[in-house]
Amino acid sequence: MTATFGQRLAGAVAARGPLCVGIDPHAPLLERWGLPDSADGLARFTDTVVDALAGTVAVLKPQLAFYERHGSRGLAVLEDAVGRARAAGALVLLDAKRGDIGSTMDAYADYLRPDHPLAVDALTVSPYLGPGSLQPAVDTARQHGGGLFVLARTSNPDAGTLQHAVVRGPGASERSVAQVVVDTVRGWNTPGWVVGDPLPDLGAVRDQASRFGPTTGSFGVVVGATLRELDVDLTGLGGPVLAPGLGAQGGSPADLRRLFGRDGAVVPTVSRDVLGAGPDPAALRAAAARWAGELAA
Ligand SMILES: O=C(O)c1cc(=O)[nH]c(=O)n1[C@@H]1O[C@H](COP(=O)(O)O)[C@@H](O)[C@H]1O
Repeated sequence: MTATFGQRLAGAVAARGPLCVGIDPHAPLLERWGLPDSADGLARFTDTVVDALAGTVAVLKPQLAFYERHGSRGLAVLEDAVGRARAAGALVLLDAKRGDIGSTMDAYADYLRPDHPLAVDALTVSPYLGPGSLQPAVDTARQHGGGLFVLARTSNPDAGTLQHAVVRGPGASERSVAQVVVDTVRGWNTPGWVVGDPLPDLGAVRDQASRFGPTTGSFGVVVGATLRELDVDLTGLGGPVLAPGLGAQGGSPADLRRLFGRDGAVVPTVSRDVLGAGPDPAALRAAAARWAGELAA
């Protein structure tokens, strides 16, 4: 049995540190690199980033939107890059933010199958259709050793408008939408739990040194580094937290420490603030190393 995504992530973080670099080839960024906003420009940008960083960072996170906007030639660029990034030892998290009814979700989850042309280690998913709609992706991830990161408290300024909405549960219990997402992911990291079951008991976890519990689960949440305060309870999550919003969106390593302390498997992710250092590969590596150093400080 191949290692699970959670185990591979823990290994990569131990060897390379926790930094994830997002590959977001915005048109203005291509222009700043002296490249055309075309599939050829996209290929040169992506190849440069992968060649510079796939041998050193734990996770690369290509943003699918920037490849889809170039049609089939854009997807061909990404297919090639994903294969080379994984061969160089980086885990690839495809930022697709997919979410749909179960039968369609099953098809999106195919990105986690090894025979998919764009096979990746993990996928970002949106829980807006209800946590149960994501179950096919959970099943595929379990079957093939893949991972999921579910949007819980995103980094954009008005995210709380929906994510803070209160959901009434059995009895008089109330939880925010974001907390329902976190609790569902906690359940997925607990063997045998399915949506609809009572939540796993937290009694034992609360006594452990790490608030998040064991962190080698394959199911994670997205919580932005831009939050004013951590307004979801991550106790016993049992999996990783992807923390976007650093650099260009205003978040800093100090914000990460303020929000998450040193607990758990937090994977900070940076796109523009690293990519803006290109196209010189040495400058890209230096920008990633600077973030890695600041995160470790
Ligand atoms: O899932 C994500 O990665 C994500 C979630 C979130 O809450 N906020 C967020 O910015 N992201 C993604 O992270 C990247 C952020 O890019 P930078 O702001 O340039 O570092 C983009 O690809 C976003 O789509």
